[in-house]
Amino acid sequence: MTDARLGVTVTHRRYVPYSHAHYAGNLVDGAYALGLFGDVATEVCIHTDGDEGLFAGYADVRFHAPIHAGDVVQVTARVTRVGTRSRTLELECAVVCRGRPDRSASAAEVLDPPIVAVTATGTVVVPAASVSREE
Ligand SMILES: C[C@H](N)CC(=O)SCCNC(=O)CCNC(=O)[C@H](O)C(C)(C)COP(=O)(O)OP(=O)(O)OC[C@H]1O[C@@H](n2cnc3c(N)ncnc32)[C@H](O)[C@@H]1OP(=O)(O)O
Repeated sequence: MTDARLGVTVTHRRYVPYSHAHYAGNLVDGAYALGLFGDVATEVCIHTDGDEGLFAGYADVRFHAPIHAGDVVQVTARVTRVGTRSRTLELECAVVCRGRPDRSASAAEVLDPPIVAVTATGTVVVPAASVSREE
């Protein structure tokens, strides 16, 4: 029987504030996406186990494209493996909207398709007392 927690998917959207710009061209640092992965993974753990869980590690982090201040990003986590207390997640951060300062200071557009900026595989661990078992 397939574990019902497999495939659980959570998506967050977030406007990237200019206060997070860190490098030339208003780029944000790579750790910004990892912070967003922590938040979306936390909601996954709440759905699967009724606990915020703890991030144990990343097997793979890839920065495919920069994230800029003024972007709107969509962050997705999907459960791909369920261990005893660990859950493996496929994580993606994609830019769905971006500013167009070449048009005007506040101009922006929807990106179709979105730009996949960061992907990762991560493992979260839930406490033994919270582990939800399949009926
Ligand atoms: C998602 C969060 N809400 C948001 C965060 O980002 S939390 C901030 C960053 N994370 C932390 O501060 C966590 C610090 N680390 C810990 O507290 C512990 O190391 C841990 C709780 C993550 C694991 O410790 P422990 O419970 O002693 O682990 P074990 O009993 O050895 O193993 C339990 C299961 O976890 C698997 N596992 C452990 N470490 C790793 C790892 N580095 N990478 C992948 N998997 C790991 C281990 O294999 C066990 O799996 P199963 O229960 O057999 O499925």
